[in-house]
Amino acid sequence: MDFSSFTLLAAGSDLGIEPAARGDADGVELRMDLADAPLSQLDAYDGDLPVLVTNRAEWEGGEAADTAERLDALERAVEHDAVTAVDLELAALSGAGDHDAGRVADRARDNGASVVVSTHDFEATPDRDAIADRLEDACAYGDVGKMASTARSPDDVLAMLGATRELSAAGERVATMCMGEAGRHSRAVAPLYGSRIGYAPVDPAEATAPGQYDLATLRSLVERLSSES
Ligand SMILES: O=C1C[C@@](O)(C(=O)O)C[C@@H](O)[C@@H]1O
Repeated sequence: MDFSSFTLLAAGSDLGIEPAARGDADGVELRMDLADAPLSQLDAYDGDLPVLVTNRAEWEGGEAADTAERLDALERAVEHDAVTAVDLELAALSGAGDHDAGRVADRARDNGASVVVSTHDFEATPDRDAIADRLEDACAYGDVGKMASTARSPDDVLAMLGATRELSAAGERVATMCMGEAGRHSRAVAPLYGSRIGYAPVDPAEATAPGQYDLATLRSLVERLSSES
């Protein structure tokens, strides 16, 4: 996955959903922090879709303790042929975490995998300029800069879409979305403004973030809106 165009990922903790995802997804996000035996899942994986691996730290809204072992697991994961991208938190790359994730980025690149650098705000959405600055910072550390914020109003979504358009028009590869009910529609609209990655569960009961559409619905929405633009 090089994210040269919009890439829709079936997000979840079980690679067993891959056959059901093939019709609508371009890849799978394996949330290792939510999964049972994620490395064993990768060892056994014989699916068609490429995999992005994420091992989300607790301080970024995930379930993984901020330990060297969290990063060790990601280094082992990117050595699998099916793994063509890895998600690393901006904070873990810029020295804010207890452990530097730079070694994972290096191992990913050695294995030909893309690096998605992510930052989240689970409380609010900054203003447009602050979002643009965060996205620029993330883009500097990897192949795609990603931001997911929490929208409380249409103005929050407008700020995210404006920053998305600004960075994309400047040639940066970004992925953006607004979490929560007020931000939900951003998941279908942001690709029109340059967002390169979408995340959606096959089963809506298995959502990995607030406000996600299920995979088939998001694919349908994005395709319909893109065909009309
Ligand atoms: O960072 C992201 C984006 C996300 O939080 C979302 O809002 O869809 C879902 C996560 O699984 C993924 O790692």
